[in-house]
Amino acid sequence: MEKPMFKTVQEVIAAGEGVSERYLHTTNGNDKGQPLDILVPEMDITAVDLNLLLSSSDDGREELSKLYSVLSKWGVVQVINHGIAEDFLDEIFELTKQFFALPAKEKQKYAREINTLQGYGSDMILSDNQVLDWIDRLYLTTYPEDQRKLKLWPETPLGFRETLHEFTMKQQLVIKNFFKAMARSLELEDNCFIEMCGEKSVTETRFNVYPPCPRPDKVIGSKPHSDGSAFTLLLPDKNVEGLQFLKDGKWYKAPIVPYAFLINIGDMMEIMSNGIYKSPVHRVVTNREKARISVATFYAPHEDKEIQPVDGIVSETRPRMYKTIKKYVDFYFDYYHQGRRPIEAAYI
Ligand SMILES: O=C(O)CCC(=O)C(=O)O
Ligand SMILES: [Fe+2]
Repeated sequence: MEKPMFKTVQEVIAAGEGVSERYLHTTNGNDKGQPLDILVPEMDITAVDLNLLLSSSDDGREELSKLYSVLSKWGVVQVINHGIAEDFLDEIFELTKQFFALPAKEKQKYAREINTLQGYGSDMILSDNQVLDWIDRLYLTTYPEDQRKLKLWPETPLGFRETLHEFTMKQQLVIKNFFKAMARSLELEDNCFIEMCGEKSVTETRFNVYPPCPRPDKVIGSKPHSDGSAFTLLLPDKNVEGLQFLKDGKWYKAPIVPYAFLINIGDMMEIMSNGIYKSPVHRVVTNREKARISVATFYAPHEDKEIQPVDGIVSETRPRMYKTIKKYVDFYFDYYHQGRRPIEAAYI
C-alpha cells in the first residue's frame, strides 16, 4: 500500500521549503556515500540507422552487427533515421515544457490518485524510508486506445492530446521495426519477440521534469533502476545531460544525440533474449542550474502474457537462464523503490 503523498518537487520549490531529509542519499549503499555529481566518462555507444537495419543489403547486415555489438555490450543504443520528423519531436518537447510550466492548480486536474500509477505528480511512495526522487512526472497509458484514461490527458496546453495520440501511432511503427531488427540481429524469426508480447501489448508514456536542484551531490533525479518494459524509447533533453548507465560497477553518461531515440532494453527483452541483451541499470543525476526534460515510452507485454526465452535462443551452449514470468508489474515497483532489481526474481 502506498504511504500518503507528498508535494510535487515543483511545489516544494515554490513553497521555498528547500531540500528535506526525504530526498537525501546519505550512506545508504548508494555508491557508498560518494557524491552523486562526480564527473563520469561518456559511453561509447554508436548510433544505428533504423531504415538501414531493415534493408537486406550488405550495409544492412553490417548495421545489424553494429546493433548486436552495442546491445550485447551496453543494452542501449541511439537510433537515428527512425521515421519521426524532427519538428514533430520538437513539438513533443515544447508541449511537455508548457505542461510543466502551468500553474500547480491546473496540473492538479490530472493528478495521480493514491495507489495508482497514471497521472501527474510524484512516483509512488511505498515505505517510510524510501528516498524520494527529484522528479515530477506525467504518466499515461497510450495504447491500446481502449486502455487510455482520457480524463488524465491534459486539455491544456492546446493540442497536447492530439499530438500525444499522433506520437503514439508513429511510435507503434518504430517499435515493430525495432523488434524486427533485434530479431534479425540475433538470427531469429522476424516476429518472434512481437508475437510473444502479443497484440494487447501496452505502451505508456512518461513525461519527466527534473527541476534545478540545490543539492546535486546528495539528491538524485531518478534512482538506479532497470526498466520493466520490453524496451523503452527515450527522448532525452537535447541540452541538459543527466542520464547515466551502469556498466561493470561504473557509471557512464549517455551522449546527447539530438532527435535520436535512445532505446534501452527492458527486463522483458532480457528474458526473451535469454540474457544476450541485458536490461541496463540507469539513473538520472540532478543539475544545480538547469531543469531537464525527458519523454520515455515503455512498450510492455500485456500482464497476462507469459514471457520466456524465445525458441531458437536456448541451446546446449547457452542454456535457459530465466523462468517463465507473468504479471511482472505486480512486484516491479516494490523492488524498484528499494533499489533492487526485479529481474532477479526471474533468474533460474
Ligand atoms: O530522464 C531520463 O533520461 C530517463 C528516465 C527513465 O529512466 C525512466 O523514465 O524510466
Ligand atoms: Fe528508466
